[in-house]
Amino acid sequence: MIKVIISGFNGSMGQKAIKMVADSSDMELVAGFNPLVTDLNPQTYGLDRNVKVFNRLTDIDIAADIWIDFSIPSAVFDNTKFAIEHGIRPVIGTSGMSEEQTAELKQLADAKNLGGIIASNFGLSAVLMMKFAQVAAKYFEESEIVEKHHEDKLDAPSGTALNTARLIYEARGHNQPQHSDDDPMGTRGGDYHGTKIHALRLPGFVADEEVIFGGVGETLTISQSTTDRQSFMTGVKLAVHEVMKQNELVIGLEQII
Ligand SMILES: NC(=O)C1=CN([C@@H]2O[C@H](COP(=O)(O)OP(=O)(O)OC[C@H]3O[C@@H](n4cnc5c(N)ncnc54)[C@H](OP(=O)(O)O)[C@@H]3O)[C@@H](O)[C@H]2O)C=CC1
Ligand SMILES: O=C(O)C1=N[C@H](C(=O)O)C[C@H](O)C1
Repeated sequence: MIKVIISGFNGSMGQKAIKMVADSSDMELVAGFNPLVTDLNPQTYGLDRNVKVFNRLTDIDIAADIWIDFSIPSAVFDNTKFAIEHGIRPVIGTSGMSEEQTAELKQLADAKNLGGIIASNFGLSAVLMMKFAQVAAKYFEESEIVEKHHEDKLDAPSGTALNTARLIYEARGHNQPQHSDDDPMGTRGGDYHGTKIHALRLPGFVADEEVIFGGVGETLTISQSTTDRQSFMTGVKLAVHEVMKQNELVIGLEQII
């Protein structure tokens, strides 16, 4: 059995991950982690009585194979570092880490030959959108990203938008050319090596993204829409199985599917 700890276990994604583990014949939930809970009785959260609930990283003293993290941007680096240092393979969905933080975690995991993944998006439509954008970036010199999320999202831009911009930049190998930027109201959006990113936060959205490429006399739009968080679980399940076989930390589900 693959023993799993879920960080952020009582959040929206944490709850989906608990069900995914329960529905998997080869996985077992051994613990939930959230420093904001005060009640450590698993049954309060509808969990089996054998599942441990922790609210301090330093109290986690049980054997586990996988650390699934759907917590908050300000905590995910420390959580992941803890998991790696304790030989628990990280499957990280939480957004908001910097490239420097991701690189540091990769170095730590790789030095221990520990499998793991940090994936900005576990949804098939988003992963394919990123792959297609990588291809299009070689043919179109200019692109912009529009991401649309629910109003409770803590970070901007989304991890998916940032990863898309990074893949586009890597595919081109150089910064995107810039146009005149007289924009006192900041309406041109954020900037990643010249790719502009526009972030919408509105009720009604779960998670959508459009990548729009512009060329002479034509545009190409690659668009994906998430209507239910359940869509992320196929990718999370696949990632859990995959990292059990890997001996390094992978950045992006698009690297392994
Ligand atoms: N990679 C992917 O495919 C996806 C990634 N995400 C990302 O996952 C993250 C969580 O999203 P979502 O579930 O919607 O958010 P929620 O706010 O619903 O859940 C986050 C949970 O984390 C808990 N929490 C707070 N601090 C910590 C901490 N230090 N360690 C562990 N848990 C903590 C919160 O506690 P409390 O409830 O008490 O506040 C909450 O229960 C976000 O960063 C989001 O962007 C989301 C969807 C897909
Ligand atoms: O906060 C969310 O909801 C999501 N976060 C991830 C991100 O930042 O890209 C993945 C998806 O967009 C949903």
